[in-house]
Amino acid sequence: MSGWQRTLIAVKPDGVQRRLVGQIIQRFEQRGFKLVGLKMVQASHGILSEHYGELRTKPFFQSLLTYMSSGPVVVMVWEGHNVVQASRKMVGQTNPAEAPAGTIRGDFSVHVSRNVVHASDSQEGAQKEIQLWFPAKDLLDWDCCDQIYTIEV
Ligand SMILES: Nc1ncnc2c1ncn2[C@@H]1O[C@H](COP(=O)(O)OP(=O)(O)OP(=O)(O)O)[C@@H](O)[C@H]1O
Ligand SMILES: Nc1nc2c(ncn2[C@H]2C[C@H](O)[C@@H](COP(=O)(O)OP(=O)(O)O)O2)c(=O)[nH]1
Ligand SMILES: [Mg+2]
Repeated sequence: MSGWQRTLIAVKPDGVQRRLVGQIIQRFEQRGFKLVGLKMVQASHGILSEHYGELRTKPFFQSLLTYMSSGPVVVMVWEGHNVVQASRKMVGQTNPAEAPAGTIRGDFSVHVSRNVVHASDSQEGAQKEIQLWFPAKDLLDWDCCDQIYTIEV
């Protein structure tokens, strides 16, 4: 199916502490995407260094790892048509000050260092991140009964 994709979404420790997990999942469900993997983890600096490898020279890298390992994160894989680009739009800009109202960051956060949620930024990135966080056996390939009403098959 053309445009069929998977992406990694994570509710960061601030989102979990602020009990936003349900509202964030609801947004992806109501948009028409399918949840194929879900877990709550206390992330180690090891996995986070790999996840944020491209940012390792940034001045905020250590504080990013400290924040991301400060409490549980809820990591998910969502599947559907164009889900990588669509979820970036739903999440909004990295800096919540620039994220429009209606986006997750624009509705729930004010500061770049506590921006509530992660979303893969490309299909290649999504593939790497999904492999990093989930063994293949933990992703379920299931038929969603309303699929013919969300895309043309
Ligand atoms: N200037 C900053 N100060 C503090 N934290 C930052 C800053 N820039 C980025 N971060 C943190 O690092 C994360 C990764 O930055 P990146 O540029 O990948 O943003 P993003 O792709 O929007 O976020 P994510 O990768 O978490 O989805 C940001 O989500 C944010 O938590
Ligand atoms: N403290 C701090 N954190 C930052 C800054 N820029 C980015 N970050 C954090 C928040 C981002 O969500 C996270 C990942 O950066 P990213 O992958 O470039 O952005 P994004 O993919 O999260 O939108 O790093 C920053 O300038 N300061
Ligand atoms: Mg990023």
